[in-house]
Amino acid sequence: MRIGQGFDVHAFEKDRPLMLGGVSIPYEYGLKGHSDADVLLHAIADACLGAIGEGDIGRHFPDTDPAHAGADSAHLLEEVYALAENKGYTLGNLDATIIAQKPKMAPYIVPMRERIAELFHADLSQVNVKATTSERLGFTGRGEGISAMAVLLLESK
Ligand SMILES: Nc1ccn([C@@H]2O[C@H](COP(=O)(O)O)[C@@H](O)[C@H]2O)c(=O)n1
Ligand SMILES: C[C@@]1(CO)OP(=O)(O)OP(=O)(O)OC[C@H]1O
Repeated sequence: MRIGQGFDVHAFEKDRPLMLGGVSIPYEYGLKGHSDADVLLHAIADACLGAIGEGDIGRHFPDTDPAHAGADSAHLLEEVYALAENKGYTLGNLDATIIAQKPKMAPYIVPMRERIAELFHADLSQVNVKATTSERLGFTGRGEGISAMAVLLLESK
């Protein structure tokens, strides 16, 4: 059994789609990044890489590589999980938290869980996603961006 944790932050930017957990969320801002900037999937990918002792997503998908420009983070996560599967692991469960003052995530939590479960070839019950504001404190509280954290457990197949 292996455990990993991940954390990521992206700033808001005008005229970008907001992608979170592989789901497109209607909002006046998207997140700035080299890829689609899906901060939740990045935190989950880092948790998975951490669990198998394989560094972080910046090492596997450098933001200096034009091949990853505008990348769909769902595909990056699929590649990361394939590494874990090739090492003989399968997802036990994962738990993630989105820290965002706005927008309201509640309507999108189940679609995010469904998409993440699909990427891990897992059951919905193995994936939990939560959201919290930071009570208007700090950069997330001022609405400057979104952060996400994730922890996951891998089990031997
Ligand atoms: N962007 C967000 C933030 C929070 N929620 C939901 O609201 C609940 C209360 O949040 P507090 O930060 O005030 O504790 C939280 O438990 C989430 O269910 C949300 O949907 N979207
Ligand atoms: C995903 C990658 C690669 O496109 O770029 P970003 O979208 O900027 O994301 P970040 O979490 O800053 O780092 C990982 C990157 O290398």
